[in-house]
Amino acid sequence: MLTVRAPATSANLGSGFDVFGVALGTPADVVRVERAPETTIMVTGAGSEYIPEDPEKNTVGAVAEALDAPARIRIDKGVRPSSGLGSSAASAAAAAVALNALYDRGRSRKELVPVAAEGEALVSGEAHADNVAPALLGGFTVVTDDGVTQVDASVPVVACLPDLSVSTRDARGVVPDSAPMDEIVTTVGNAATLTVGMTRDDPDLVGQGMDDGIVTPERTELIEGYDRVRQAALDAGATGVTVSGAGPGVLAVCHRRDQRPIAGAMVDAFDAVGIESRAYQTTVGEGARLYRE
Ligand SMILES: Nc1ncnc2c1ncn2[C@@H]1O[C@H](COP(=O)(O)OP(=O)(O)O)[C@@H](O)[C@H]1O
Ligand SMILES: N[C@@H](CCOP(=O)(O)O)C(=O)O
Repeated sequence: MLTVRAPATSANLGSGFDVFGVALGTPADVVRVERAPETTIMVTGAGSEYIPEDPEKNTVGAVAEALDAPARIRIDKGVRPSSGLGSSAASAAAAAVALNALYDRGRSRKELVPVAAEGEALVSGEAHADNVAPALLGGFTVVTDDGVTQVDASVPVVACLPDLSVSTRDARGVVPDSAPMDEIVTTVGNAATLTVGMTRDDPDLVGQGMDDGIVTPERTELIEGYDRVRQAALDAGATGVTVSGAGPGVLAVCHRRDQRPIAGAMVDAFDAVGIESRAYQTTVGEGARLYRE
């Protein structure tokens, strides 16, 4: 049996829609695989009641199919689905690493990115790879049509997950078809600033580069209390705040010393609008890890 832990991820980071992603230290999914004549899936853990065990409908089933690697697969969910924290991607990335090893397929982590993205196509309609790339490679990743660029990073963050559900498929439906040139120029500048910040592990530069006036404003409408939570995090010292992935998770970047007050402020702000939430105080961290038993 092989076991893989794959982390939650936060995609977009505001200015890098469908391009940027980071691996988070916590939470994570754990996937166990054993060879079998045909694929079966069992799901336990956070939000497992909302996750299909049918291989045709689960992201790990798509990965097993893509690698021609039938297996008995057990998923222990640490990352709740429809969270904006790359829940579907965490399972897919873990399964890709586990099944690649189980069947000696010899694919590199980068070669597994399009394989794991097959799972994302299954649930959101598009094989966007901005969650599976950091889940596989760790750190900060830049996904383009030409491939993936990765840098290790360890920027402190708070990821606050409200007790709301926003499906990535629905949140992709509000993305505008086009944008004014001045907004595009501003966003490119911010994305460049953020990238430099990641290479320097500089929370001030990363936070400064997170603003996006094109996609994020449309999505914040889907997250009750977002403006209040964002302001509370900024007041508590966050250097930047944005929607995590497609939401409803909210990501704050910060200095380590400010993590605890920011986490408290975000939870209190959701609470003020009657929504329970949980805040993960973590850092940008490593990608999927394989354990042989
Ligand atoms: N292994 C899996 N883990 C999580 N969600 C899955 C999995 N397989 C299929 N799904 C489905 O994918 C959807 C969640 O994915 P998505 O909307 O992208 O949320 P997230 O932002 O958390 O990844 C849910 O409808 C869920 O049932
Ligand atoms: N780029 C995608 C990322 C979706 O991330 P998720 O964690 O919400 O699945 C998008 O913004 O649609």
